[in-house]
Amino acid sequence: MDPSESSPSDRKEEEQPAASLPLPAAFLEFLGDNGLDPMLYSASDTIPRYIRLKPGVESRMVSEIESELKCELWKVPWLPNFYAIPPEVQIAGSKAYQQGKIYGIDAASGAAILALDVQPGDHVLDLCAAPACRTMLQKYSLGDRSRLFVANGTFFSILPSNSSLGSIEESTGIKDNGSIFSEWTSKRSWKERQKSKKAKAAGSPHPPSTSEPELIYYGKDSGLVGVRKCDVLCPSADVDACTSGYDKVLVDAECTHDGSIKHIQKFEFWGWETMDRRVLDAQRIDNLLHLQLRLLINGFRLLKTGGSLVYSTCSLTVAQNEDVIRQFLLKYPSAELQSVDGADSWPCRSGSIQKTLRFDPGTSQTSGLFVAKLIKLPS
Ligand SMILES: C[S@@+](CC[C@H](N)C(=O)[O-])C[C@H]1O[C@@H](n2cnc3c(N)ncnc32)[C@H](O)[C@@H]1O
Repeated sequence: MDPSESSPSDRKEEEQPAASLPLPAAFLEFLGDNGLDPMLYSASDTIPRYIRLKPGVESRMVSEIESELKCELWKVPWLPNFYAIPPEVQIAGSKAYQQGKIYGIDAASGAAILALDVQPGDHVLDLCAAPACRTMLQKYSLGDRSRLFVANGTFFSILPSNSSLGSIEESTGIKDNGSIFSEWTSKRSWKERQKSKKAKAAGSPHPPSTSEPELIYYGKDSGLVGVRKCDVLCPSADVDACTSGYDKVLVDAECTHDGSIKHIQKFEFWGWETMDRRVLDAQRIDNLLHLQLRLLINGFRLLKTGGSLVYSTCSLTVAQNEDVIRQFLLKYPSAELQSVDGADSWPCRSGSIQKTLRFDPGTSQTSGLFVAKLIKLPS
């Protein structure tokens, strides 16, 4: 986002002081419509910042990182590798961050990943991976088995690499020109660079609106090296997805981000008037509700029977969370809500549907997050 779009001096008179953030009238109205208390934002200056130590960076590094950041690292007892630091501490300039030993991620987001309970050997689909591939690679320390696609999650239909790959040409129309995946390199071919240049020039949004996913990263054990491209980039039929889908699916859906205190704080800098356009526009919210349901439906379609799916958003509203889950459960009787193992010791509360979880600044000292875990029963 472009911070030059506005400055704090552009702020409108309609702003009213609400707690420690001067929330604008339109946002207060949005909170009121959704039954949310503006006081939630009063903790904005006291919620810690959270960092995660890259797995493998032993905890003996903690004191080294402490002296570099000039603050104490408080271990988050319920979340492996997570530490809390004072909110004013900046990490981006530190060596530890630049060397990929630490990265910033809210503890509530970490909880969504923990709820997914990924086990060694699982095939995992992250349906709404953020666009910045480089950040993702750092954040999740994607391993040798991973494949990362840029794709529209409502259309995405590629099954894990152990799925039986049928004959493609006649079912998909993708021409088998015999090309195979060689070892992945971060260097992009001239053809690919031209393609993304064109997309950028055309103002193409992320993710692409077509059903064609773009494979942007794959590890050496991802099952792709040496495999024919047309075999991999084969859209699946529903029937395949039921038997050979992913073991775990994360649908960390696009939302209004109203529960992300850090995100809302940024509007002080970007200018509150941009919030109307970026967050509060009624048509945008309406579209979001549809998008969330469609992402959930597609994620569930690609989940194998017996597998589990986590739906999460950082919105505090019922409309983007419990209501989406309710609508979904009515349509899909083979979906059942599951309790999240270990969540009894997490600093969160129950959502208004049993077995769902809610993090919020007051309860959890984190940003807001809704988590629902679903299992796919045999139909
Ligand atoms: C809450 S964020 C997920 C962040 C990600 N899990 C992470 O940890 O970085 C939601 C993401 O959904 C992406 N998104 C928006 N529309 C989408 C769509 N139709 N299909 C897939 N992703 C989409 C947005 O680009 C945004 O990065």
